[in-house]
Amino acid sequence: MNALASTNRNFRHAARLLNLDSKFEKSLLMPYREIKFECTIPKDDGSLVSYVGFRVQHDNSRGPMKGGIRYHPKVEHDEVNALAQLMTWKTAVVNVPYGGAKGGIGCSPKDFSVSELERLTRVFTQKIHDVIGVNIDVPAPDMGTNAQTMAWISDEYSKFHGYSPAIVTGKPIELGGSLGREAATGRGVVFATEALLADHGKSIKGLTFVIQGFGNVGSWVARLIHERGGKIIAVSDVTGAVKNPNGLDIPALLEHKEKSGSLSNFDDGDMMNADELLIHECDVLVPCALSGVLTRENAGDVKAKFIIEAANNPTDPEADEILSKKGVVILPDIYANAGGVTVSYFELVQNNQHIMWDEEKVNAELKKYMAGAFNSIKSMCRTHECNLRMGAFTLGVSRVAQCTLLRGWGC
Ligand SMILES: NC(=O)C1=CN([C@@H]2O[C@H](COP(=O)(O)OP(=O)(O)OC[C@H]3O[C@@H](n4cnc5c(N)ncnc54)[C@H](O)[C@@H]3O)[C@@H](O)[C@H]2O)C=CC1
Ligand SMILES: O=C(O)CCC(=O)C(=O)O
Repeated sequence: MNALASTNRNFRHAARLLNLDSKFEKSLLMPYREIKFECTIPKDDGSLVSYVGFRVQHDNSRGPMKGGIRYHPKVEHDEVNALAQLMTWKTAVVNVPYGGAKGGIGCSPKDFSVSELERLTRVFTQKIHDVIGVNIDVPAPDMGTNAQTMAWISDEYSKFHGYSPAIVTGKPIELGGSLGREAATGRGVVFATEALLADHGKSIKGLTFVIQGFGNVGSWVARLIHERGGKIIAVSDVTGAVKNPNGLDIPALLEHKEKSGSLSNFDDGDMMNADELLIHECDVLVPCALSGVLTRENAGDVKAKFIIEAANNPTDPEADEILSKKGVVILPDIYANAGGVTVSYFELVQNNQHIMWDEEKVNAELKKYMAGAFNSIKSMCRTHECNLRMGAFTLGVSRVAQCTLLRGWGC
Protein backbone atom coordinates (compact mmCIF):
# COMPACT_ATOMS: atom_id res chain seq x y z
CA MET A 1 0.00 0.00 0.00
CA ASN A 2 1.16 3.56 -0.77
CA ALA A 3 2.90 5.14 2.26
CA LEU A 4 0.45 8.05 2.48
CA ALA A 5 -2.64 5.82 2.22
CA SER A 6 -1.23 3.64 4.97
CA THR A 7 -0.41 6.57 7.29
CA ASN A 8 -3.79 8.21 6.65
CA ARG A 9 -5.52 4.94 7.47
CA ASN A 10 -3.79 4.71 10.84
CA PHE A 11 -4.58 8.37 11.58
CA ARG A 12 -8.29 7.89 10.71
CA HIS A 13 -8.52 4.83 12.93
CA ALA A 14 -7.08 6.88 15.84
CA ALA A 15 -9.41 9.81 15.06
CA ARG A 16 -12.38 7.40 15.30
CA LEU A 17 -11.18 6.06 18.66
CA LEU A 18 -10.89 9.67 19.88
CA ASN A 19 -14.33 10.59 18.46
CA LEU A 20 -12.91 13.57 16.57
CA ASP A 21 -15.33 15.68 14.56
CA SER A 22 -14.92 14.84 10.84
CA LYS A 23 -14.10 18.42 9.74
CA PHE A 24 -11.54 18.75 12.51
CA GLU A 25 -10.09 15.36 11.54
CA LYS A 26 -9.69 16.56 7.95
CA SER A 27 -7.94 19.75 9.03
CA LEU A 28 -5.48 17.83 11.24
CA LEU A 29 -4.58 15.62 8.30
CA MET A 30 -3.99 18.40 5.76
CA PRO A 31 -0.31 19.52 5.53
CA TYR A 32 0.49 23.11 6.49
CA ARG A 33 2.67 23.59 3.39
CA GLU A 34 4.17 21.39 0.68
CA ILE A 35 6.91 22.48 -1.65
CA LYS A 36 8.35 20.65 -4.65
CA PHE A 37 11.24 22.01 -6.68
CA GLU A 38 14.02 21.22 -9.10
CA CYS A 39 17.62 20.91 -7.92
CA THR A 40 20.03 21.26 -10.85
CA ILE A 41 23.80 20.97 -10.39
CA PRO A 42 26.85 20.55 -12.60
CA LYS A 43 28.48 17.13 -12.12
CA ASP A 44 32.27 17.03 -11.74
CA ASP A 45 32.59 16.40 -15.51
CA GLY A 46 30.62 19.61 -16.27
CA SER A 47 27.36 17.92 -17.38
CA LEU A 48 24.12 19.22 -15.81
CA VAL A 49 21.81 16.93 -13.83
CA SER A 50 18.42 17.69 -12.23
CA TYR A 51 16.59 16.03 -9.34
CA VAL A 52 13.26 16.71 -7.66
CA GLY A 53 13.38 18.04 -4.09
CA PHE A 54 10.59 18.24 -1.51
CA ARG A 55 9.88 19.77 1.88
CA VAL A 56 6.51 19.01 3.42
CA GLN A 57 5.59 20.88 6.60
CA HIS A 58 2.73 19.00 8.16
CA ASP A 59 1.79 20.65 11.45
CA ASN A 60 3.08 23.39 13.78
CA SER A 61 0.41 23.52 16.49
CA ARG A 62 2.86 22.27 19.17
CA GLY A 63 5.94 24.19 17.97
CA PRO A 64 8.30 24.65 15.01
CA MET A 65 8.12 21.80 12.52
CA LYS A 66 10.83 19.15 12.72
CA GLY A 67 11.99 16.28 10.57
CA GLY A 68 14.75 14.76 8.52
CA ILE A 69 16.02 15.18 4.98
CA ARG A 70 16.24 11.97 2.96
CA TYR A 71 18.37 11.37 -0.15
CA HIS A 72 17.10 8.19 -1.80
CA PRO A 73 15.86 7.18 -5.29
CA LYS A 74 12.39 6.37 -3.85
CA VAL A 75 11.79 9.88 -2.44
CA GLU A 76 8.50 11.10 -3.95
CA HIS A 77 5.53 13.28 -3.03
CA ASP A 78 3.33 10.78 -1.17
CA GLU A 79 6.15 9.21 0.79
CA VAL A 80 7.47 12.59 1.98
CA ASN A 81 3.92 13.59 2.96
CA ALA A 82 3.47 10.40 4.95
CA LEU A 83 6.83 10.83 6.69
CA ALA A 84 6.04 14.49 7.54
CA GLN A 85 2.72 13.46 9.06
CA LEU A 86 4.40 10.69 11.08
CA MET A 87 6.79 13.35 12.49
CA THR A 88 3.79 15.33 13.81
CA TRP A 89 2.48 12.36 15.79
CA LYS A 90 6.00 11.27 16.82
CA THR A 91 7.05 14.59 18.39
CA ALA A 92 3.72 14.58 20.25
CA VAL A 93 4.17 10.97 21.46
CA VAL A 94 7.48 11.82 23.14
CA ASN A 95 6.10 15.23 24.11
CA VAL A 96 8.86 17.43 22.69
CA PRO A 97 7.71 20.96 21.74
CA TYR A 98 7.88 20.53 17.96
CA GLY A 99 5.61 19.75 15.04
CA GLY A 100 6.23 17.60 11.99
CA ALA A 101 7.97 17.99 8.61
CA LYS A 102 10.10 15.93 6.21
CA GLY A 103 12.04 16.59 3.02
CA GLY A 104 14.34 15.00 0.56
CA ILE A 105 15.69 14.60 -2.92
CA GLY A 106 14.88 11.72 -5.27
CA CYS A 107 18.50 10.74 -5.96
CA SER A 108 21.05 8.04 -5.21
CA PRO A 109 23.72 9.62 -2.97
CA LYS A 110 26.22 6.81 -3.58
CA ASP A 111 26.44 7.90 -7.24
CA PHE A 112 27.83 11.34 -6.27
CA SER A 113 31.29 12.57 -5.35
CA VAL A 114 31.56 14.53 -2.09
CA SER A 115 31.72 17.84 -3.98
CA GLU A 116 28.63 16.92 -6.06
CA LEU A 117 26.76 16.07 -2.84
CA GLU A 118 27.78 19.41 -1.36
CA ARG A 119 26.57 21.30 -4.47
CA LEU A 120 23.26 19.41 -4.44
CA THR A 121 22.74 20.14 -0.74
CA ARG A 122 23.50 23.84 -1.20
CA VAL A 123 21.01 24.11 -4.11
CA PHE A 124 18.41 22.25 -2.02
CA THR A 125 18.99 24.74 0.83
CA GLN A 126 18.66 27.72 -1.52
CA LYS A 127 15.23 26.40 -2.55
CA ILE A 128 13.93 26.08 1.03
CA HIS A 129 15.84 28.74 3.00
CA ASP A 130 12.90 31.15 3.01
CA VAL A 131 10.40 28.60 4.41
CA ILE A 132 12.56 27.09 7.18
CA GLY A 133 13.84 28.80 10.35
CA VAL A 134 14.63 28.08 14.01
CA ASN A 135 11.07 29.07 14.92
CA ILE A 136 9.50 27.65 11.75
CA ASP A 137 11.03 24.36 10.61
CA VAL A 138 14.31 22.70 11.63
CA PRO A 139 15.69 19.88 9.40
CA ALA A 140 17.80 16.91 10.56
CA PRO A 141 19.43 13.80 9.01
CA ASP A 142 17.49 10.82 7.66
CA MET A 143 18.37 8.08 5.15
CA GLY A 144 21.28 9.04 2.90
CA THR A 145 22.18 12.21 4.84
CA ASN A 146 24.38 12.79 7.89
CA ALA A 147 26.12 15.40 10.06
CA GLN A 148 28.14 16.68 7.08
CA THR A 149 24.93 17.28 5.09
CA MET A 150 23.58 19.29 8.05
CA ALA A 151 26.82 21.36 8.18
CA TRP A 152 26.38 22.31 4.50
CA ILE A 153 22.70 23.22 5.04
CA SER A 154 23.60 25.36 8.06
CA ASP A 155 26.41 27.11 6.16
CA GLU A 156 24.25 27.83 3.09
CA TYR A 157 21.31 29.02 5.22
CA SER A 158 23.70 31.29 7.20
CA LYS A 159 24.65 33.12 3.96
CA PHE A 160 21.04 34.35 3.72
CA HIS A 161 20.15 34.77 7.40
CA GLY A 162 23.39 35.26 9.40
CA TYR A 163 25.16 32.54 11.40
CA SER A 164 22.46 30.05 12.34
CA PRO A 165 23.77 26.73 13.66
CA ALA A 166 20.37 25.92 15.23
CA ILE A 167 18.72 25.82 11.79
CA VAL A 168 19.52 22.08 11.76
CA THR A 169 20.07 19.30 14.29
CA GLY A 170 22.26 16.25 13.95
CA LYS A 171 25.08 18.63 12.96
CA PRO A 172 28.77 17.97 13.79
CA ILE A 173 29.66 18.43 17.49
CA GLU A 174 32.21 21.10 16.50
CA LEU A 175 29.39 23.20 15.01
CA GLY A 176 27.01 22.89 17.97
CA GLY A 177 25.78 19.33 17.58
CA SER A 178 24.82 17.29 20.63
CA LEU A 179 26.90 14.49 22.03
CA GLY A 180 24.91 11.31 21.59
CA ARG A 181 22.77 12.52 18.62
CA GLU A 182 24.43 10.20 16.12
CA ALA A 183 23.59 7.15 18.24
CA ALA A 184 20.30 8.56 19.55
CA THR A 185 17.81 6.92 17.19
CA GLY A 186 19.37 3.49 17.71
CA ARG A 187 19.75 4.06 21.46
CA GLY A 188 16.10 5.15 21.67
CA VAL A 189 15.08 1.99 19.77
CA VAL A 190 16.94 -0.09 22.36
CA PHE A 191 15.39 1.79 25.33
CA ALA A 192 11.97 1.28 23.71
CA THR A 193 12.71 -2.42 23.17
CA GLU A 194 13.74 -2.79 26.83
CA ALA A 195 10.51 -1.12 27.97
CA LEU A 196 8.41 -3.43 25.78
CA LEU A 197 10.25 -6.61 26.76
CA ALA A 198 10.09 -5.72 30.47
CA ASP A 199 6.33 -5.32 30.04
CA HIS A 200 6.31 -8.94 28.79
CA GLY A 201 8.58 -10.15 31.60
CA LYS A 202 11.59 -10.49 29.26
CA SER A 203 14.92 -8.80 28.62
CA ILE A 204 17.28 -8.41 25.65
CA LYS A 205 19.87 -10.83 27.05
CA GLY A 206 19.58 -14.24 25.43
CA LEU A 207 16.87 -13.33 22.89
CA THR A 208 17.58 -13.67 19.14
CA PHE A 209 17.39 -10.60 16.89
CA VAL A 210 17.28 -10.01 13.12
CA ILE A 211 18.07 -6.52 11.81
CA GLN A 212 17.27 -5.13 8.35
CA GLY A 213 19.49 -2.11 7.51
CA PHE A 214 23.00 -1.46 8.81
CA GLY A 215 23.32 2.31 8.38
CA ASN A 216 23.12 4.88 11.16
CA VAL A 217 20.10 3.38 12.94
CA GLY A 218 20.68 -0.33 12.23
CA SER A 219 24.36 -0.31 13.16
CA TRP A 220 23.69 1.45 16.48
CA VAL A 221 20.81 -0.89 17.29
CA ALA A 222 23.09 -3.86 16.55
CA ARG A 223 25.96 -2.51 18.66
CA LEU A 224 23.77 -1.73 21.68
CA ILE A 225 21.80 -4.99 21.57
CA HIS A 226 25.07 -6.93 21.27
CA GLU A 227 26.46 -5.03 24.29
CA ARG A 228 23.37 -6.04 26.28
CA GLY A 229 23.79 -9.73 25.52
CA GLY A 230 21.20 -10.04 22.73
CA LYS A 231 22.10 -12.58 20.03
CA ILE A 232 21.96 -10.98 16.55
CA ILE A 233 21.59 -13.89 14.17
CA ALA A 234 21.09 -12.04 10.84
CA VAL A 235 21.69 -8.57 9.43
CA SER A 236 21.15 -7.07 5.97
CA ASP A 237 21.83 -3.90 4.06
CA VAL A 238 21.62 -2.87 0.42
CA THR A 239 24.75 -4.99 -0.32
CA GLY A 240 23.25 -8.27 0.98
CA ALA A 241 22.48 -10.26 4.11
CA VAL A 242 24.64 -12.28 6.50
CA LYS A 243 23.64 -14.81 9.18
CA ASN A 244 25.16 -16.82 12.00
CA PRO A 245 22.86 -18.97 14.17
CA ASN A 246 25.30 -18.64 17.10
CA GLY A 247 25.17 -14.84 16.97
CA LEU A 248 27.15 -12.46 14.74
CA ASP A 249 30.25 -10.79 16.19
CA ILE A 250 28.89 -7.24 15.75
CA PRO A 251 32.11 -5.27 16.47
CA ALA A 252 33.90 -7.46 13.87
CA LEU A 253 31.03 -7.01 11.37
CA LEU A 254 31.15 -3.21 11.86
CA GLU A 255 34.89 -3.24 11.22
CA HIS A 256 34.44 -5.47 8.13
CA LYS A 257 31.71 -3.11 6.77
CA GLU A 258 33.91 -0.07 7.46
CA LYS A 259 36.87 -1.60 5.61
CA SER A 260 35.10 -3.28 2.68
CA GLY A 261 31.96 -1.11 2.36
CA SER A 262 29.87 -4.30 2.24
CA LEU A 263 28.48 -7.14 4.36
CA SER A 264 29.72 -9.69 1.80
CA ASN A 265 32.66 -12.01 2.50
CA PHE A 266 32.39 -11.70 6.29
CA ASP A 267 34.45 -14.60 7.73
CA ASP A 268 32.26 -15.24 10.76
CA GLY A 269 28.90 -15.67 8.96
CA ASP A 270 27.15 -17.09 5.87
CA MET A 271 25.53 -14.97 3.20
CA MET A 272 21.75 -15.42 2.91
CA ASN A 273 18.98 -14.29 0.58
CA ALA A 274 18.10 -10.73 1.70
CA ASP A 275 14.40 -11.33 0.83
CA GLU A 276 14.30 -14.13 3.42
CA LEU A 277 15.70 -12.00 6.22
CA LEU A 278 12.31 -10.66 7.32
CA ILE A 279 10.89 -14.18 7.63
CA HIS A 280 13.96 -15.66 9.37
CA GLU A 281 13.24 -17.49 12.66
CA CYS A 282 13.97 -15.13 15.60
CA ASP A 283 12.44 -13.60 18.74
CA VAL A 284 12.71 -9.94 17.66
CA LEU A 285 12.73 -8.46 14.16
CA VAL A 286 14.02 -4.88 13.80
CA PRO A 287 13.45 -3.24 10.38
CA CYS A 288 15.92 -0.29 10.16
CA ALA A 289 15.77 0.60 6.45
CA LEU A 290 12.91 1.31 4.06
CA SER A 291 9.14 1.86 4.27
CA GLY A 292 6.60 -0.80 3.33
CA VAL A 293 8.82 -3.87 3.73
CA LEU A 294 6.25 -5.92 5.69
CA THR A 295 3.35 -6.55 3.33
CA ARG A 296 0.38 -8.89 3.00
CA GLU A 297 2.67 -11.09 0.83
CA ASN A 298 5.29 -11.79 3.52
CA ALA A 299 3.50 -11.05 6.84
CA GLY A 300 2.02 -14.55 7.11
CA ASP A 301 5.54 -16.03 7.01
CA VAL A 302 7.08 -13.77 9.67
CA LYS A 303 8.31 -15.88 12.61
CA ALA A 304 9.36 -13.12 15.04
CA LYS A 305 7.30 -12.66 18.21
CA PHE A 306 8.15 -8.95 18.47
CA ILE A 307 8.68 -6.36 15.71
CA ILE A 308 10.39 -3.11 16.63
CA GLU A 309 9.77 -0.48 13.94
CA ALA A 310 13.08 1.39 13.89
CA ALA A 311 12.42 2.38 10.25
CA ASN A 312 9.59 4.77 9.45
CA ASN A 313 6.45 3.10 8.17
CA PRO A 314 7.88 -0.40 7.54
CA THR A 315 4.53 -2.22 8.00
CA ASP A 316 1.57 -1.97 5.60
CA PRO A 317 -1.83 -1.91 7.35
CA GLU A 318 -2.74 -5.26 5.72
CA ALA A 319 0.47 -6.77 7.14
CA ASP A 320 -0.33 -5.15 10.49
CA GLU A 321 -3.66 -7.00 10.59
CA ILE A 322 -2.13 -10.34 9.61
CA LEU A 323 0.66 -9.99 12.18
CA SER A 324 -1.71 -8.91 14.96
CA LYS A 325 -3.94 -11.95 14.27
CA LYS A 326 -0.83 -14.15 14.62
CA GLY A 327 -0.15 -12.56 18.02
CA VAL A 328 3.01 -10.69 16.93
CA VAL A 329 3.57 -7.64 19.14
CA ILE A 330 4.54 -4.55 17.09
CA LEU A 331 6.22 -1.52 18.65
CA PRO A 332 5.23 1.32 16.27
CA ASP A 333 7.66 3.66 14.52
CA ILE A 334 6.23 6.90 15.95
CA TYR A 335 7.41 5.68 19.34
CA ALA A 336 10.21 3.18 18.62
CA ASN A 337 12.41 5.50 16.55
CA ALA A 338 11.59 8.76 18.39
CA GLY A 339 14.98 8.82 20.16
CA GLY A 340 16.49 10.75 17.24
CA VAL A 341 14.07 13.65 17.36
CA THR A 342 14.16 13.63 21.17
CA VAL A 343 17.92 14.22 21.17
CA SER A 344 17.44 16.76 18.34
CA TYR A 345 15.26 18.64 20.82
CA PHE A 346 18.04 18.34 23.45
CA GLU A 347 20.45 19.72 20.82
CA LEU A 348 18.26 22.80 20.36
CA VAL A 349 17.95 23.27 24.12
CA GLN A 350 21.76 23.23 24.33
CA ASN A 351 22.07 25.63 21.34
CA ASN A 352 19.59 28.07 22.92
CA GLN A 353 21.48 28.02 26.22
CA HIS A 354 24.99 28.00 24.64
CA ILE A 355 26.00 25.02 26.77
CA MET A 356 26.95 21.42 26.09
CA TRP A 357 25.60 18.48 28.06
CA ASP A 358 27.84 15.49 28.61
CA GLU A 359 26.82 12.28 26.87
CA GLU A 360 25.73 10.63 30.11
CA LYS A 361 23.16 13.37 30.66
CA VAL A 362 21.91 13.11 27.05
CA ASN A 363 21.46 9.35 27.36
CA ALA A 364 19.86 9.54 30.82
CA GLU A 365 17.35 12.18 29.64
CA LEU A 366 16.62 10.14 26.52
CA LYS A 367 15.89 7.08 28.65
CA LYS A 368 13.47 9.15 30.77
CA TYR A 369 11.59 10.43 27.70
CA MET A 370 11.35 6.96 26.15
CA ALA A 371 10.17 5.37 29.42
CA GLY A 372 7.61 8.14 30.00
CA ALA A 373 6.23 7.80 26.47
CA PHE A 374 5.90 4.01 26.84
CA ASN A 375 3.83 4.44 29.99
CA SER A 376 1.61 7.06 28.30
CA ILE A 377 1.08 4.77 25.28
CA LYS A 378 0.12 1.86 27.55
CA SER A 379 -2.34 4.08 29.34
CA MET A 380 -3.98 5.01 25.98
CA CYS A 381 -4.08 1.28 25.10
CA ARG A 382 -6.06 0.63 28.30
CA THR A 383 -8.41 3.60 27.73
CA HIS A 384 -9.18 2.74 24.11
CA GLU A 385 -8.71 -1.05 24.35
CA CYS A 386 -6.32 -0.97 21.42
CA ASN A 387 -2.89 -2.22 20.33
CA LEU A 388 0.38 -0.32 20.76
CA ARG A 389 0.17 1.35 17.32
CA MET A 390 -3.24 2.81 18.11
CA GLY A 391 -2.06 3.62 21.66
CA ALA A 392 0.74 5.71 20.15
CA PHE A 393 -1.47 7.27 17.45
CA THR A 394 -4.24 8.22 19.89
CA LEU A 395 -1.63 9.72 22.23
CA GLY A 396 0.03 11.77 19.46
CA VAL A 397 -3.17 12.83 17.73
CA SER A 398 -4.91 13.82 21.00
CA ARG A 399 -1.96 16.03 22.05
CA VAL A 400 -1.89 17.75 18.63
CA ALA A 401 -5.69 18.16 18.66
CA GLN A 402 -5.58 19.72 22.11
CA CYS A 403 -2.94 22.32 21.11
CA THR A 404 -4.79 23.05 17.85
CA LEU A 405 -7.96 23.80 19.83
CA LEU A 406 -6.12 25.81 22.50
CA ARG A 407 -4.59 27.99 19.80
CA GLY A 408 -8.05 28.69 18.41
CA TRP A 409 -7.55 26.82 15.12
CA GLY A 410 -10.31 24.23 15.60
CA CYS A 411 -13.21 24.26 13.18
N1 LIG B 1 18.75 8.85 11.18
C1 LIG B 1 17.79 9.11 12.08
O1 LIG B 1 18.04 9.86 13.07
C2 LIG B 1 16.45 8.50 11.95
C3 LIG B 1 16.16 7.54 11.01
N2 LIG B 1 14.93 6.93 11.02
C4 LIG B 1 14.57 5.93 10.04
O2 LIG B 1 15.44 4.81 10.14
C5 LIG B 1 15.61 4.20 8.84
C6 LIG B 1 17.09 4.12 8.52
O3 LIG B 1 17.64 5.44 8.54
P1 LIG B 1 19.22 5.68 8.67
O4 LIG B 1 19.85 4.56 9.37
O5 LIG B 1 19.39 7.06 9.15
O6 LIG B 1 19.66 5.65 7.14
P2 LIG B 1 21.09 5.27 6.52
O7 LIG B 1 21.10 5.87 5.18
O8 LIG B 1 22.18 5.62 7.49
O9 LIG B 1 21.02 3.68 6.43
C7 LIG B 1 20.07 3.01 5.69
C8 LIG B 1 20.43 1.54 5.66
O10 LIG B 1 19.42 0.82 4.98
C9 LIG B 1 20.04 -0.07 4.07
N3 LIG B 1 19.14 -0.43 2.98
C10 LIG B 1 18.71 0.34 1.96
N4 LIG B 1 17.91 -0.38 1.15
C11 LIG B 1 17.85 -1.62 1.68
C12 LIG B 1 17.20 -2.82 1.32
N5 LIG B 1 16.45 -2.88 0.22
N6 LIG B 1 17.36 -3.91 2.12
C13 LIG B 1 18.12 -3.86 3.23
N7 LIG B 1 18.76 -2.75 3.63
C14 LIG B 1 18.63 -1.66 2.86
C15 LIG B 1 21.28 0.67 3.61
O11 LIG B 1 22.24 -0.18 3.00
C16 LIG B 1 21.75 1.24 4.93
O12 LIG B 1 22.46 0.25 5.64
C17 LIG B 1 14.79 5.07 7.88
O13 LIG B 1 13.50 4.51 7.75
C18 LIG B 1 14.71 6.40 8.60
O14 LIG B 1 13.60 7.18 8.20
C19 LIG B 1 13.97 7.24 11.96
C20 LIG B 1 14.20 8.18 12.92
C21 LIG B 1 15.43 8.95 12.94
O1 LIG C 1 15.81 14.58 14.48
C1 LIG C 1 14.89 15.03 13.83
O2 LIG C 1 14.54 16.19 13.85
C2 LIG C 1 14.07 14.15 12.90
C3 LIG C 1 14.47 12.73 12.75
C4 LIG C 1 13.58 12.08 11.74
O3 LIG C 1 13.56 12.46 10.59
C5 LIG C 1 12.68 11.02 12.15
O4 LIG C 1 12.45 10.82 13.36
O5 LIG C 1 12.14 10.31 11.27
